[in-house]
Amino acid sequence: MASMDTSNPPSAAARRAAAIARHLAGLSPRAAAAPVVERSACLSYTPPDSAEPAPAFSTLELRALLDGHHLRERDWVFGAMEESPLFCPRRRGGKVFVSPDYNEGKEGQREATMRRVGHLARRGVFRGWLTDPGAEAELRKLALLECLGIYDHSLAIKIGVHFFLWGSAIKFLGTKRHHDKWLADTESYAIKGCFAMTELGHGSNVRGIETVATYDSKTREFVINTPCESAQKYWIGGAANHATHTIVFAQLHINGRNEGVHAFVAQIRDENENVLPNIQIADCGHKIGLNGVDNGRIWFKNIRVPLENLLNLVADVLPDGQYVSMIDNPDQRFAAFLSPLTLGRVNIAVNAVYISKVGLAIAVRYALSRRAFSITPDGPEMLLLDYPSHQRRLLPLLAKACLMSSASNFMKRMYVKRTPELNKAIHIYSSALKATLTWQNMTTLQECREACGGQGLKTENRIGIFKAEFDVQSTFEGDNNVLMQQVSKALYAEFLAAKRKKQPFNGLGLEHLNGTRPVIPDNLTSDTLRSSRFQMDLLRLRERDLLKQFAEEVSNYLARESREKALMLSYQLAEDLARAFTERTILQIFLDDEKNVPAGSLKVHGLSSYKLMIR
Ligand SMILES: Cc1cc2nc3c(=O)[nH]c(=O)nc-3n(C[C@H](O)[C@H](O)[C@H](O)COP(=O)(O)OP(=O)(O)OC[C@H]3O[C@@H](n4cnc5c(N)ncnc54)[C@H](O)[C@@H]3O)c2cc1C
Repeated sequence: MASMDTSNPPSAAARRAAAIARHLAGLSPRAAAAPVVERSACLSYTPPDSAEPAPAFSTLELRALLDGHHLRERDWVFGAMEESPLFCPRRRGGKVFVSPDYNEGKEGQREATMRRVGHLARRGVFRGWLTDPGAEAELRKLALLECLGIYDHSLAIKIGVHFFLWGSAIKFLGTKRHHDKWLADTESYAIKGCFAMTELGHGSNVRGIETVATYDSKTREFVINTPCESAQKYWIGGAANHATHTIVFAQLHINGRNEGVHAFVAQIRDENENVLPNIQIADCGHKIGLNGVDNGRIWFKNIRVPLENLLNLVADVLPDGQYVSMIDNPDQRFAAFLSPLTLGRVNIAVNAVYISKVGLAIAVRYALSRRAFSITPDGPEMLLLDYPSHQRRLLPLLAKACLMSSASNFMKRMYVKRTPELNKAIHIYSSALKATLTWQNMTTLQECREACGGQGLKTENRIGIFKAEFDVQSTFEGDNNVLMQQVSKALYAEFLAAKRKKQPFNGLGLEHLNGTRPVIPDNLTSDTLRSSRFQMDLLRLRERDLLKQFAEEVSNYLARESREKALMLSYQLAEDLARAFTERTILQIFLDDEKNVPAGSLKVHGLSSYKLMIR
């Protein structure tokens, strides 16, 4: 330590002047003695890709398995984003990182989203999305939207509302006249569509909506009206700023009779984006996330739309006011009107898994470079991922994300090959997987956020902002809890049908219920616990027991209550059963997928380790 000369101490002013001089020269008080802060291992950074040994399997093969399809198209759309300043690319270490600026205000984010949509449209990303026929075209569209969703949730939702809600309603609820008039213009963004189903007073309970469309046979028009405040359309994506057209869900009244919920097309803005007369629009305001989407509220003051604007595949009104439908049962007719939501659910489920993967990639990479504490005197501090506790926090989530990838690919393949016979299964699987995969995404993101410590809170590091951006996935296009109730109700119906017809279970993977109860061995060795057979048996056993208990409980209540009330009172078993069904389904799909992977390193070192990490 240098000794101090105290015989003639400098004045305070002299000390301050010396400090300022040192500061201006860029030197700290100790700088003369120790000129540089030493580089510390805990602050050094080497990208894990170069510091860690290469994996024992091909990551390209793993990517092909997890992405499942259209790898080249995915890379192409990533390229289309990286090349444009609209996507805020930053180049570092030979890589391009793209991410929106979430620090922008609500209006700035909305306009940025719309400009990005414009860029993608000009690049031809949406070509054929509604007009190309066949499963291949649908899978391509889904692949591209998945990539856009990895970039930004608002971008994917803005596009999803336009194509998957407005576009699917025109395509699947409309007939040739609607297709001819609107599909091509939707694909080119000549018009911008939105989807007005939810109202302030009714969200999950769509059947209770209060907007009315009254048929006027004299003018062959429908008069659409918002009769009360609770009937205002609420949360409508695209309505606040940009949409020119909307699908309006309303109760159809003909000659004083209510025929139930139907879908109509209405224009809400002109080509200069001015709101049309007798339509009132307000903004839903700032949200906790998804601020790049302009959600709005809409009131209709007796606007008139022509008879042709009824989407008439399911039911039609003849000019004289006669109501005709190919579906007699009102419940089934109502269910048919909700069909555009299915594609949205499939996409939400897939998107949730991708976001879990992004969160996990960030958290695992951080854990491979961040060091904290040393367990030996003077030894280097440990990498976070070398802590068994940290592995335990992240790796089972990684395994689950990979299993859920298989499930989401299965769902997509089933959806694009849909037939009328598959509709029930598609509804059940898409409801179950949408709920489970989006809940799992939130659990994963929270763990990833904490695993990154304070850095997880920085918007720039993405995970924290993802929590706010993707939280809404559990609510829109079917609230998760309500969807899971529908799953257990459907399983109950399968149970009753099998019993009544004295026929074995067939479909939904329930065939295991036809066999004997799986036996759990008394002596549980480590090998047994890790075997696929044992894990599958456990999940099947749980599902079997819960279905039986649920059916018994409902039947007990039915002795004195209505069917609706009996199901409502059995909510706890209903929730447990729906979860048990979904988790068994997810494992079963993964094991089936695994069988199809050719023998090799991916099977041995990649997939088998996922099964070991499940908990
Ligand atoms: C950002 C955002 C964007 C949206 N975009 C659109 C859009 O473009 N178009 C559109 O039409 N809608 C849109 N929505 C609306 C969305 O679909 C609804 O919010 C959703 O259907 C839930 O309705 P709700 O908000 O009224 O909740 P509610 O139905 O009131 O549910 C509230 C809670 O009650 C529970 N609950 C409800 N019913 C039951 C029951 N029977 N048993 C037990 N519990 C129950 C639910 O689980 C939930 O937790 C959007 C919503 C948001 C937040």
